[in-house]
Amino acid sequence: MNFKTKHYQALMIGCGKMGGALLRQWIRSEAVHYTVVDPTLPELPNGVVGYDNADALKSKKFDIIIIAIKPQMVETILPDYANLLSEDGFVISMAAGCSAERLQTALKTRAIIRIMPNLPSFIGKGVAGLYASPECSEAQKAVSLDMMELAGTAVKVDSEDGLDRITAIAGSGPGYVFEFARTYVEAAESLGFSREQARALVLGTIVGTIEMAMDSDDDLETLRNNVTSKKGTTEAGLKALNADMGLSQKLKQTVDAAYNRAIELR
Ligand SMILES: NC(=O)C1=CN([C@@H]2O[C@H](COP(=O)(O)OP(=O)(O)OC[C@H]3O[C@@H](n4cnc5c(N)ncnc54)[C@H](O)[C@@H]3O)[C@@H](O)[C@H]2O)C=CC1
Ligand SMILES: O=C(O)[C@@H]1CCC=N1
Repeated sequence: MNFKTKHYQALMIGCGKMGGALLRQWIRSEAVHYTVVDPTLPELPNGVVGYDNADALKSKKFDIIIIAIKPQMVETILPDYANLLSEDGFVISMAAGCSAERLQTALKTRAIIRIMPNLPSFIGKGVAGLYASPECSEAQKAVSLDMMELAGTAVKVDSEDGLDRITAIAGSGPGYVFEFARTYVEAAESLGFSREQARALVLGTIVGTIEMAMDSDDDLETLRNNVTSKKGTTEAGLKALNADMGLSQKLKQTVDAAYNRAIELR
């Protein structure tokens, strides 16, 4: 009972940046039909019906309820939706940190899939984690994995803690990378390039470098060494970048802080 054998009715609660990015890819499969509730009535892909509240849905039942609101809103918003889940239905939540137990209490159901997507899902290049509570059926796990693979790649984890660790690396990761790119562009501007030139130079360099690494069997240290001539410019730049272990310490602090925040949100 996966994409190939059943049609599903799904209700997405909240459809902002992350929910919207996933929906854009998920609608590429006709196996799931999507309805959205979001008070801001965001623009939705063709074929998706949107409501600004759940009043019109009171007599409906859904096979999947997708949680795309903030983790802090779970207890106030979700209890109103508990009756909309069909008897053999399940929940997919992207709310960072928010434990399956909190969702089980709010929606009065045991079958919870927690996902941790990231924003490049918008272009089908997401990296996601997926955790299923023990009460989920094989079919529910298979459908959720199919959905995540429509938006990129997915890694299954067997604990919620594992998902919180993926949050610190991949869920929040695009934020770190955008910030790295932003400050790199600032540095390029300080060497005299216009904002537009600096952006093209930096993003082009990042994309080319990452695509080369993805295509290569060499480890990252070897690839880095291929750029770095003895007593050359890259060596001088890297010495400054790594001075006092600054970069590795900062990155360790970054992922630890994000992981600790996920723990606080449980
Ligand atoms: N933005 C990201 O990169 C990622 C976000 N997430 C998770 O996705 C969830 C959503 O985050 P974003 O999309 O970034 O936030 P967002 O603020 O863009 O989206 C939240 C949406 O919930 C809607 N909403 C508010 N009250 C509502 C209600 N009563 N009923 C229905 N909808 C309501 C808002 O109008 C908004 O469109 C969060 O739980 C976050 O942890 C997970 C991974 C990555
Ligand atoms: O910042 C957040 O809490 C969410 C989860 C991962 C990315 N954005």
